[in-house]
Amino acid sequence: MPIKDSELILNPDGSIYHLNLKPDHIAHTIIFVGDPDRVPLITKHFDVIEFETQKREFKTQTGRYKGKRLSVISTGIGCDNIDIVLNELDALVNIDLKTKTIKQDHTALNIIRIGTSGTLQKKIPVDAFLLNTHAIEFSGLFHSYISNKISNLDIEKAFVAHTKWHSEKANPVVVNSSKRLEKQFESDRTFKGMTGTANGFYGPQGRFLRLQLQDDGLNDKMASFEYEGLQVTNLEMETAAIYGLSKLLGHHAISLSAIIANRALATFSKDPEAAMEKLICYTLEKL
Ligand SMILES: O=P(O)(O)O[C@H]1O[C@H](CO)[C@@H](O)[C@H]1O
Ligand SMILES: O=c1cc[nH]c(=O)[nH]1
Repeated sequence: MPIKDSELILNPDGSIYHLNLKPDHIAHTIIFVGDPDRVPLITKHFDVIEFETQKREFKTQTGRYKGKRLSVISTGIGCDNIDIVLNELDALVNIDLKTKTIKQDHTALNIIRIGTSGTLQKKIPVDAFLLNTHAIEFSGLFHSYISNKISNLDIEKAFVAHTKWHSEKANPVVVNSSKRLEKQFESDRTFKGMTGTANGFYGPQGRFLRLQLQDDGLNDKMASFEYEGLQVTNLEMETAAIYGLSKLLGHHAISLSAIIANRALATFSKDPEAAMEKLICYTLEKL
């Protein structure tokens, strides 16, 4: 049975709805960034750019770096965008867009996020590199899918108990990175730990400007949480959705962050652009 036109939406030129891409426009190793302006900061290191397009916040450039075909895609901010990006990228490789039927042979993508993040741990300095082995999702995205196979119930239960998680918030879901990509991208330059993937930058990350927070001790409780040596190291807004949807769809994902804020020390990087450029060079070297 073909997938219905209202579910798998194509543009008049046959490209997929939001990303504006056709299957041959993308490489099978894809770098995700949040900011569309970060895409050329990565592809300026490429030997050649063979394709580019942009629709809304989703900018894609595909080319070659040291002979290897790579795509770089901006996802914008947040897990709702990751739901779009991962479902549409998966459709490009695992659904025949002409017949709208699922292909017999599955293609697994390698997805590497290069992002910015704030750490909760005093010991992690600004401008450090952080690799997330785990991510805890707070937005409730996974509750829309059958996702119990990818969650880590014991860590989730311990986290809910430790933080006294408010019962009206979505139950947090803990998901893992790709072990293979973790090995490829880790080094003595990378801190490691679990990111909290927040569904906002201000209140959901414990930032207080004018609005009262539901739990102004939450960041401290997250920072002091520990499960068999695993700590919540940082907060950002996409990684858990990338890890969880990649696992559900059969892709491999890793997330690397340049730490631009230390929330425990209330400090911010003096030169976030330089920190990002260093992380981009580090990631490309490891590819
Ligand atoms: O630097 P990027 O990739 O955008 O990532 C981080 O920065 C944004 C918030 O400023 C969020 O998207 C967060 O995850
Ligand atoms: O504190 C921070 C820094 C970057 N991105 C976030 O989401 N939070």
